[in-house]
Amino acid sequence: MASFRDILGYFRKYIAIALFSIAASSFFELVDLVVPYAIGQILNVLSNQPLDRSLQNLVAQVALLTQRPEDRFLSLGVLLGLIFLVTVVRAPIQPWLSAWFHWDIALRTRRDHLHKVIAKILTLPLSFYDENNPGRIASRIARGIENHTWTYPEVAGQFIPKMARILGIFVVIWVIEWRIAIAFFISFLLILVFILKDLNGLIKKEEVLDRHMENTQSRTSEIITNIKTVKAFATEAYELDRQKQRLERESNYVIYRIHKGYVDLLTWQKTIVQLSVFWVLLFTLISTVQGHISIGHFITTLTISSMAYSELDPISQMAEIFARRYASMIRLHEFMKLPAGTDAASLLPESIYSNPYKFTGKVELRHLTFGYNPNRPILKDINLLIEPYQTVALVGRSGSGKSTLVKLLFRYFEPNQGGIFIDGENIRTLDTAGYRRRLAIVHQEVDIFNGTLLDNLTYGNRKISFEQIEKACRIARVDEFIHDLPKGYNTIVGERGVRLSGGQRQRLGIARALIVDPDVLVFDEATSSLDYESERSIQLAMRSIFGTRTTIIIAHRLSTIREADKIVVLDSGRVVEVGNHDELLNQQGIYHRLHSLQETGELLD
Ligand SMILES: Nc1ncnc2c1ncn2[C@@H]1O[C@H](COP(=O)(O)OP(=O)(O)OP(=O)(O)O)[C@@H](O)[C@H]1O
Repeated sequence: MASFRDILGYFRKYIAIALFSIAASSFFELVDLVVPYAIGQILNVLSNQPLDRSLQNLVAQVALLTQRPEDRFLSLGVLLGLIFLVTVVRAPIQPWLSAWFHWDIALRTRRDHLHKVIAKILTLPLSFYDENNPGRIASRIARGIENHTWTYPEVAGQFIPKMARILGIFVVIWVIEWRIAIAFFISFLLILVFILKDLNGLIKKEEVLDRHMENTQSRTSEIITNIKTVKAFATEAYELDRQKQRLERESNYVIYRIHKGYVDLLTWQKTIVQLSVFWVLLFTLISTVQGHISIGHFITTLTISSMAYSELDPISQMAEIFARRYASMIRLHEFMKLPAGTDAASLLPESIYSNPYKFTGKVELRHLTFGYNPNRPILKDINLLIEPYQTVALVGRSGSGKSTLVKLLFRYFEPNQGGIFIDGENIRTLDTAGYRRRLAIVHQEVDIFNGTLLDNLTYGNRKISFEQIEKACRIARVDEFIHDLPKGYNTIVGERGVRLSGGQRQRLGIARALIVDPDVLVFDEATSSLDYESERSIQLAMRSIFGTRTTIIIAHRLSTIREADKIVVLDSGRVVEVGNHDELLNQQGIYHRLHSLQETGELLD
């Protein structure tokens, strides 16, 4: 379980400047106490009572320096000078020594923290993203970061300095009359213990609320992502009702469990504070009547003790706000502590790869066994040799493990037994990022980033020449539609730009993969969602790639893979047939059945 220390850890880098600025803020809070003290002393001067000894010394020094008589006017002048110094002179200095640094540290830490969050997003295993949707993750990050940023200036710039002021007040009262100081101290201790005890319970409730809110936001994000399905199935009313119930539950929890808790706390706090003020007034009055303290000290004690009690409201409000935020900060910290996936690539800049890998493209699977749950293997003892430049197709029923095999090839998951070897080397022993740079994949759904077509094409390789880009576009038949785009290569595509059709996206995906010039190229069901014409165009593009590098194709449509050198049929996670198209047809096995089904639409027994 993460703790408060973990949250503090994010500020460790700025510890020196943080201590300095907190000390400065605390100093200014203490300096404020000079004003009520000086006013008390002015009262003493006006009522012909003596000044405190230290002040008498100060006045004597000033009289000596200025060659003036030590009278009431000089005393008043010194006291006014003191007030001027701690109010007017300090005013322009204070913000630069406190507020400036508190926000500077908060904003720098925010930047560092976000940097780490992005690194974490990039290195978490794929399984995390299978289990948590983007809305849930984004909500957790946004709330955590926001609360982290806002909390620091409040704690460093207000909470701690105000506590220092209260301590200062205690010392001043102690100097004036220790009995009053003890009464003051007891009342304060009572209030603080009371606040802290209640807040502890509230923090736990805030954590539950945080989870509720995350669930609601996660569903909202799902609605946005799946809006077409929601509309098509006319489930708008259902979704609205479901979210309404969630919001209802959330707000009931906030109102009756949390908000009520804070109001209860406030009620008690206000009552105890007023009792304490009265208690100190009583003590001070008794001390004055008995002649233990002067009128000036009576005024000073009352003023500064009510200053202390008036600080209790902002302090408890800050403690309350902190409690509200604490849960989300802790949850962000727990996110930061999630272990990186075994598939995490190095985040070192590309420029350090002075010696990039280069493979012939010979891929070998040896006794490969894997299950997302190790007790339920999806791939079982797979042995397969793919020679350099060969084109190998993976076919099999849905769920037979084709995509899983490709995920292992890309090292998104580690095999439970056996391994994958490239040019004889186990891919586990290679640098993940360096290895992946030698592979490329064209998914069924090609991701488009918001930016120009050129940006999207060169996503995997920014250093390529324009001639090579054009060549890749010719092979992938991107050139067939590029002239229809308003600004050719510079057309903005994606979220805020021109929408590309399914076939166009596929061709962009192929060109993007070719631009990387991979040693192994994978097509993951690249044509299964396309119309006949687009499919033809992509098949032609793929055909011109066959033989130029090792190519692995996962295909449901068998027409795509007739020309593959090797067709591997998977069934329930095992390789059941291997051969080329003609050989497999002659075997009259699963491939033959699948082929007949696609050719005639009838299933042969
Ligand atoms: N991230 C995952 N976590 C747990 N199980 C998974 C995960 N991805 C896939 N599976 C399971 O693994 C099995 C094989 O899935 P896989 O996607 O590899 O099959 P496939 O042959 O590619 O299927 P299709 O042709 O339908 O895409 C399926 O039973 C599936 O439910």
